[in-house]
Amino acid sequence: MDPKKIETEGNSDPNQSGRVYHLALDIGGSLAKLVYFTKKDDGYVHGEERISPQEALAKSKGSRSYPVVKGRLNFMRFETSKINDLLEFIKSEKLHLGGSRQQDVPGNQNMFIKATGGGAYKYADLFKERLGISLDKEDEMDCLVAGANFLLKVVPEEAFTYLDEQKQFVQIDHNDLYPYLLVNIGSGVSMIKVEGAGKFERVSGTSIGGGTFWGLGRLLTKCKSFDELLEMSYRGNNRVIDMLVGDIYGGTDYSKIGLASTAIASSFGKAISDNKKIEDYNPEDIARSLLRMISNNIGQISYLNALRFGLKRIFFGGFFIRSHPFTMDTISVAVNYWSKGEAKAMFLRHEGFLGAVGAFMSSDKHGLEELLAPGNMSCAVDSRHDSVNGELNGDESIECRLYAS
Ligand SMILES: Nc1ncnc2c1ncn2[C@@H]1O[C@H](COP(=O)(O)OP(=O)(O)O)[C@@H](O)[C@H]1O
Ligand SMILES: CC(C)(COP(=O)(O)O)[C@@H](O)C(=O)NCCC(=O)O
Repeated sequence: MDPKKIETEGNSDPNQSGRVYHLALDIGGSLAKLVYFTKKDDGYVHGEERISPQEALAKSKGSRSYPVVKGRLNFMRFETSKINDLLEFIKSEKLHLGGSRQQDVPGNQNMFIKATGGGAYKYADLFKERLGISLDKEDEMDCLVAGANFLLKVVPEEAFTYLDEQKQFVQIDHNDLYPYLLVNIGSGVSMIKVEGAGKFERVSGTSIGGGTFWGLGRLLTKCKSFDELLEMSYRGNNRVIDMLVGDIYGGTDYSKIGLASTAIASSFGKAISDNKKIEDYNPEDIARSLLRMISNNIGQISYLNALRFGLKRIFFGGFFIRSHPFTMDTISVAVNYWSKGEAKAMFLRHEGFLGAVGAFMSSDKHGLEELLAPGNMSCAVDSRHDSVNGELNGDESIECRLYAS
C-alpha cells in the first residue's frame, strides 16, 4: 500500500516546530495502524488577543471557551507485511521526533512511543535499530476497549447502525454507554464484554475472521490485493455458489422452521457439483460468498455471546468491516434475526483504529493526559475525508480542541 502523504495544517513537514505532538501504533497480524496528534496552534486567540497555552489553561478551568490546545488526531494504516514502508514513512515525516517521549528516568535518553498489538513485540528490535526508539508496549485488549470507549464518548457520530441499506448514526449517551459487547474483527476476532472504563472481560473469539477472508479470498480468487478482493465482493452474486433453501426445496420456503427459499442453507454448497472446477466460477461470486459466510458466522457467534451476558448492544470494530455495506448488512441481519430484534449491531466510524487510539490514550507522559480525558476533549470529524460511503480511506483526521477540566 502506498503511504499517503500526511495532510497537515498548511505545511509539508508535520513535525515542524513540534507539530507532531504524540504518536502511537497498533501493529496487528494484517495491518499496522498509526494515530498521531498534530498541534494546529497553542493557546487561544481570543478576539485579537493571543494568549499562551498556560494562560489558556488557567482561563479555561471550568469553562469551554478557551481550548488549551487545538489540533488534529490523524489516522494512517499500512500492511504489516510491508513494515519497512511504515518505518520509512515515520522516518521521512519525522513523526517519531515529535511523537516520541523521553522515559521518565533521570539520565536515560531512551525515547519511546506507545504501541500495542502482536507487532509491538515482533518488531520492537526493528524500531530500535531503524528509528532509535523503543516500543512501550500496552496490552491489546486494554487498548481496544480504551480506544472504543474514548471514540464513543468524544467523537460525534462515531457509532451507526446499518440495515436494509440504511445508515443511521446513533447518539451515545455517555451515562448509558455500558455494558456492551465489543467485537473486534481483525485478522482474528475478539469478543469483549465491556462494563466500564477499564472494566472488561474477553469472553470469546474466533479464528475465522478478517485474515480468513483475505487468506481464503486470495487463494480462491487469485486477487493481487485486499482492495481488489473487496472490489470483487461488491460485484459478485453469492447465490451462484451458495446452496439456498429453495435449491433444496424446489424453490419453496421451509416455512415450518421459518426459512425462506432465498435463505442460505449451505455456504459454497453449490460447488459440490463435480462437473465444475474453480475456474468455472466467477472470482467475484466466490468473494461475495466468502464475505457472506464469514460475516454471518461472526454475527451469529456475537449474538450468542451477547445473549450469554444479557447485552443488548454489540459494537463491531476492526478493519475487516471497511464500512462495506454487504458486510454490515449481513452482520446486522444475523444479529437481528437470531436475537429476534432484541440485540442491535452497531458499527464504528474509526473501526480499525480502536487499538491505536487506546495506545495513544495510555500515554502518561505526553503532557496531554488530563486534557485527553473524554470530558476534556471535543472533536469534530473532518468530513473532508469521508468517502462516499463513509469509509475511512486510511488518512482521515479529526479536528480536536483540548480543554482543561
Ligand atoms: N487494505 C487492507 N489490507 C489488508 N487487509 C485489510 C485491508 N483493509 C481491510 N483489511 C481487512 O482487515 C483485516 C485486518 O484488520 P485489523 O483490524 O487491522 O486487524 P489486525 O490488527 O489483525 O491487523 C485484514 O485481515 C483484512 O481482512
Ligand atoms: C490473537 C488476536 C487477539 C490478535 O489480534 P489481531 O491482530 O487479529 O487484531 C486475534 O487474532 C484473535 O483474537 N484471534 C482469535 C483467537 C480465538 O480463537 O479466540
